[in-house]
Amino acid sequence: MNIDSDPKLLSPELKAAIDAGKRLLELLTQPLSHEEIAQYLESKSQDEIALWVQEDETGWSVLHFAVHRRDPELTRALIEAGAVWNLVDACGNTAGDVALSLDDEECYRLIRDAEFLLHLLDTRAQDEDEEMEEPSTISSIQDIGADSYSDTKGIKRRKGNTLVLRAEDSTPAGSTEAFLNAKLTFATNKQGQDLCLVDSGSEQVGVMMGWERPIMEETVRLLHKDNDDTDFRVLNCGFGLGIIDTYFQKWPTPPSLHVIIEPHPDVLAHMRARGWYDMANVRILEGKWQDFIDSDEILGVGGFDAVYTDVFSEDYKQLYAFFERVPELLRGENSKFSFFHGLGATNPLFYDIYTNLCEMHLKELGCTVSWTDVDVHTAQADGIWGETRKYFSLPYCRIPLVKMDI
Ligand SMILES: C[S@@+](CC[C@H](N)C(=O)[O-])C[C@H]1O[C@@H](n2cnc3c(N)ncnc32)[C@H](O)[C@@H]1O
Repeated sequence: MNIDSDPKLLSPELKAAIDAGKRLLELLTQPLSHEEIAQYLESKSQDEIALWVQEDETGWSVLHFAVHRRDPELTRALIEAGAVWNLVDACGNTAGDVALSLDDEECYRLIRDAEFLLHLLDTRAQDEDEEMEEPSTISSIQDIGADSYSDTKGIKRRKGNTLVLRAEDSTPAGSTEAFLNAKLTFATNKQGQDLCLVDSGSEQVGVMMGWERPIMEETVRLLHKDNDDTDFRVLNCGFGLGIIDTYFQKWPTPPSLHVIIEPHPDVLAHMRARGWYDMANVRILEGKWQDFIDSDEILGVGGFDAVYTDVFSEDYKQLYAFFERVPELLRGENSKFSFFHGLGATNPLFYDIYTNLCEMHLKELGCTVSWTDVDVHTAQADGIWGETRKYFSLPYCRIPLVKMDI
């Protein structure tokens, strides 16, 4: 992170704190004992040491080094002092990833649990205004709140000294407005796989890819579980390539009502061309889910047996807003909700934290969540998706199955 080039950040106090952070990095590269390192850390107050500095070449932060030293005590001390957990090194790995690669469960859990709780509290305290971001590019550094608290492991965290690194994304991949104004291309590649791509500056980004087919197929199977399928009502938000909608339609007993909410004009044109507007019991609502979720078209149905959402360019805040509506959308005790879990899917630690966050929030809303892993490694390994698979680099995808606790 090149903070030296940002004059706003370079007050004398901050410069001194950065120097102290760099000194700690240096000490961590030397064969010093835990006590010697801890002594230096303890000699500084939280305002006097910047624990988010990174080594120029490797990109390692103090937390990376502590984990690499296999020193859970130091890892804990750094977390308590406000070290930033989601800094990625030059190879794209967080300190949590280093712990995973060393099979160091203790350090991994320390980082994961502490940060999970921090984000849970932040989400509640600030109406989800500040949230976890994958720091591919760091555009702003903010203080978040002032309270201190102890987490489940008894780690004391001072929120006032914790930095949230937030990536702004105004491209079609991160902004609904930009996405809805961008042109989409539907294509079939050489391997016969369907693609839906969006123009984003000089490149094309995958909106929906054929490799997600096994995820959609398994999701439909799970959503049908324990349901007698007679009079099966489905709500799906986001048509994309229509993969999941096709699986719903191909089920031995097709839905008695199949509502699809879709806002993008190019997708709607594609749906029209493929005959979706003429299918029996299919109702297409042209707009965003936010436009219809309170409408009679949705609430007047009297509840759905299956609700699914997989919309492009929305973040966790918007997904959480959808979670809040789930209880009123489901019809009864066998009704189920699911969503495409691609949150933090470029990194196992991010993915794990988002999984926990979703589960905790859904529990608060009176729901039980179970997870089913689908192997997407093969689809990745043969390389047929090339660069379009960038947004999901994990070898597995977790499918959530959500039921109301009735
Ligand atoms: C990843 S695709 C969905 C793929 C689909 N699950 C399938 O099986 O093919 C995302 C879709 O969500 C739509 N979308 C984006 N924002 C939306 C919103 N706010 N409400 C509903 N749909 C939205 C996009 O236009 C796109 O068609």
